[in-house]
Amino acid sequence: MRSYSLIAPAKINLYLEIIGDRADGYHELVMILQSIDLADKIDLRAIGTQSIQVHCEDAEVPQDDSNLAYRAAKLIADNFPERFAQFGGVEINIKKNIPVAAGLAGGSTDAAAVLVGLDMMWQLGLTQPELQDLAAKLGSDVPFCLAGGTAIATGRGEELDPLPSLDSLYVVLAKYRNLAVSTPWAYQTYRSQFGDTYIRDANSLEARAHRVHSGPMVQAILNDNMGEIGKLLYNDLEKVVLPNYPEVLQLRKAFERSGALGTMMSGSGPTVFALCQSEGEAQRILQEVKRAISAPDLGFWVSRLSKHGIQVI
Ligand SMILES: C[C@@](CO)(OP(=O)(O)O)[C@H](O)COP(=O)(O)OP(=O)(O)OC[C@H]1O[C@@H](n2ccc(N)nc2=O)[C@H](O)[C@@H]1O
Ligand SMILES: Nc1ncnc2c1ncn2[C@@H]1O[C@H](COP(=O)(O)OP(=O)(O)O)[C@@H](O)[C@H]1O
Repeated sequence: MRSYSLIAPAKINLYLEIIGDRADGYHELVMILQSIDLADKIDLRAIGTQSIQVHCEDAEVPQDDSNLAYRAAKLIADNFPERFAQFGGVEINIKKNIPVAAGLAGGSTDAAAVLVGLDMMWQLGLTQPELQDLAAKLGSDVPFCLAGGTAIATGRGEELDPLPSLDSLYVVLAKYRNLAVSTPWAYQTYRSQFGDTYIRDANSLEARAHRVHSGPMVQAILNDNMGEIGKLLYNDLEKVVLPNYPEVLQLRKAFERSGALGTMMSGSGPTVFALCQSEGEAQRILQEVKRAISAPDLGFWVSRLSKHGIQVI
C-alpha cells in the first residue's frame, strides 16, 4: 500500500527511580511506564522523490531533520537503502494532540509509529526484537512507546517487562502551555545534586536491592489494588523540577487536595497528572483544580489508561 495511518499514544510514568549513572552518560533507571489514550495521528504517504518530508501544523514541532519522526524514517532508510531506492520517499504528516515537551513522550511515540509504518510500507518484515533494537537507537522511551500498555522499564528505559493492564483507570493531565522542562537539564541537575548517592555498579547487589523499591508498586498492580497504586506513585525527577518551577509545585499541591487516587509529575515534566477511578471522578477533579488555579495558559486533558502501543488504523 502507498499510505498508512497510525495511532501513537502518549505515556505517563507511574514510577521513576534513578539508581545511578552509566558508562554511556545516561542514567540507570527503574520505571513503571503506562500508555494513555491521548494520542497523535501519523499519516505516511509514499512520494515519488527520494526524500523524507515531515509536516505538522503545530508550530512547536520541528519540521526538519531534528524531528524524531524524521529521524526514525532516516534510520530505516539508512539500514535498508535498497528498499528506500525501490519504494521511493515518504511524507510524514503528524496530527499533534499530545502536548509538546511535556514529559509524555510525544516525539518518541511519533518515532515509534514511523518505524511500524515504514516496516509495512517498505515490506521489511522486521521482527518485534528488530523493531525494538531500532527504537532504542532513537531514544530511551521509544521501545516502550512501540510496545505500550503497562511495563517495568529498566536500563536507560529500553529494557521492558510487561505488567497487567490498568485500562479501567483515568487520568487528568495538566500542563502550562508555555512551560517546557528540558530532559537533559533535569537529569544533569539531579546528578549534580544527588550524584553522591549514586550506585556505581548497576549489577551490584546494592543496585538490585534498589530495584526492589519498585516492588510494592508492582505488587499493587498485580493485585489490581487501585488505592495502593495511587499512594505509591513516585518520581525522583520531582526533586529537581518542583523546587525550580513553582507553578508546577502549585499544580501538584492543588491535585493533592483534590482527593484523586494519587498525583505525580510525569517524566521530566512539567505535566502533572492525577490518577482517578472513573471518568466522572476525573471530570470532577479537573473542575476543582481549574477553580483553584485560574491561569489562562493552563491546559487540561482527561484520558483513559490504555493497553495499546502503536496501532495501525
Ligand atoms: C524522563 C523520561 C522518563 O520516561 O521521559 P520524558 O520526560 O522525556 O518524557 C525519559 O527517561 C527520557 O527519555 P527520552 O526522552 O527518550 O530520552 P533520550 O532522548 O534517550 O535522552 C535525552 C537525555 O536525557 C538524559 N537521560 C535519558 C534517559 C536516561 N536513562 N538517562 C539520562 O540521563 C540524557 O541527558 C539524554 O541526553
Ligand atoms: N515528533 C515530535 N513531536 C514533538 N516534539 C518533537 C518531535 N520531534 C522532535 N521534537 C522535539 O523534542 C522535544 C521534546 O518533546 P516531546 O517528545 O514532546 O517531549 P518529552 O521528551 O518531554 O516527552 C521538543 O522540544 C521538540 O522540539
